[in-house]
Amino acid sequence: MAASRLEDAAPLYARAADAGHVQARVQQARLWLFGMLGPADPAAAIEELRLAESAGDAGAGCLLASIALGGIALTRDGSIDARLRAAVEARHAPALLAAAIHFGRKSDPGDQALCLRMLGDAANAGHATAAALLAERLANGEGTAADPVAAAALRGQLAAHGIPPLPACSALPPFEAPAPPRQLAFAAETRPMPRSMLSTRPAIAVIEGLLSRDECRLLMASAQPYLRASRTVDPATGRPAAMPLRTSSDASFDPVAEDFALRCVQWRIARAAGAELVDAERLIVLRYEPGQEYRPHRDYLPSATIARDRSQAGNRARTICVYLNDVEDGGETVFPVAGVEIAPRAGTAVVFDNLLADGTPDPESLHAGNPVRRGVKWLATLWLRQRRYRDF
Ligand SMILES: O=C(O)CCC(=O)C(=O)O
Ligand SMILES: [Fe+2]
Repeated sequence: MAASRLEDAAPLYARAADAGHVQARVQQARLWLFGMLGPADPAAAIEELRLAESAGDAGAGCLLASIALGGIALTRDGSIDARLRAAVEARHAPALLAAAIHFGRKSDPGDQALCLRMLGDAANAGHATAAALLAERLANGEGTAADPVAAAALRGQLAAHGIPPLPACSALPPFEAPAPPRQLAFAAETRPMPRSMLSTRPAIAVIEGLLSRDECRLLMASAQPYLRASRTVDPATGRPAAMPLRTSSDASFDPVAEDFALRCVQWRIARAAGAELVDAERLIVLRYEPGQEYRPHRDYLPSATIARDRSQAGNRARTICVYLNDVEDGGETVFPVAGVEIAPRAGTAVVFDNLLADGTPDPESLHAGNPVRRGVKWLATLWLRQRRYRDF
């Protein structure tokens, strides 16, 4: 696997799995699930994962829960909560993180206490992202009394591992799911969120408090190590290249590396845009430093690009951008034709249509990210295709 010789790895995993090696079973399932050996085969992967799960593998249970969030290969139902609960009981760090973020979105003091305890347990198990989220909560006194000494100690440990502190993020209190206190209820979060329409052509809406601070931080911390200079589709060649059009850095999330928490945030973002996770391209996290911008552009793709990348999914029907941090000055999202301007605010989302009702590109969807004047701007963008783009 490390040498990317997947064809050689696959039969060895298969033999190890047959001999009862649970981790090998999970690896084999991942090869099928993510289509690393040919077309993705979620059904075969699910069969292997179920065997690994009944052998007590918490990671397999979390992966099954991740698949169920998509609602395609497995039904999106209470099994998601049951699997996460089991993985939390097994002290599986990615499950602790996902559950912590889930409880952290609820204002009940019991939920907040659970959030902090689970972040602490995951951090103690060596989960750096959990430690980074916990440090921010302790520094700011979120859900607990501020503890600057403990926060500094955690930040010091993270810095020693090359993990920089996270930018300030004072998101609004998040829109809460109607779940009872201290109970996991992932799939219950499908209520439509209140939105303000700013324009009808193109349709532009703002959703305040979509993501919690923990969720914003999860996205920034997960993207940070993978940021690189942004590339944009060059209209001359139809291929991505570094262009003055877009001077930010960005990272896209490879589904292979996504844990339940990351997939759950993406699902919530897709749902807020009135779409499903399977319609979404990879989530992109962008970071703009002072002077960096995304000049006026449209998000829909030229037909040559669609033809190369899952043509059956069609074009980018809709875009949802979520601001992840507090920008000191600048970085507004602007729609010059519609005359709309939105100032970044952590946790808030902007949703807009790129196509007309008949599916043809709408040139009036022209938009830009203004240059950042002071501070840094972090943004998560999900491009939603007209039809299903992902396998599960
Ligand atoms: O930075 C912004 O506000 C706009 C980002 C954008 O247009 C995009 O990600 O497609
Ligand atoms: Fe855009």
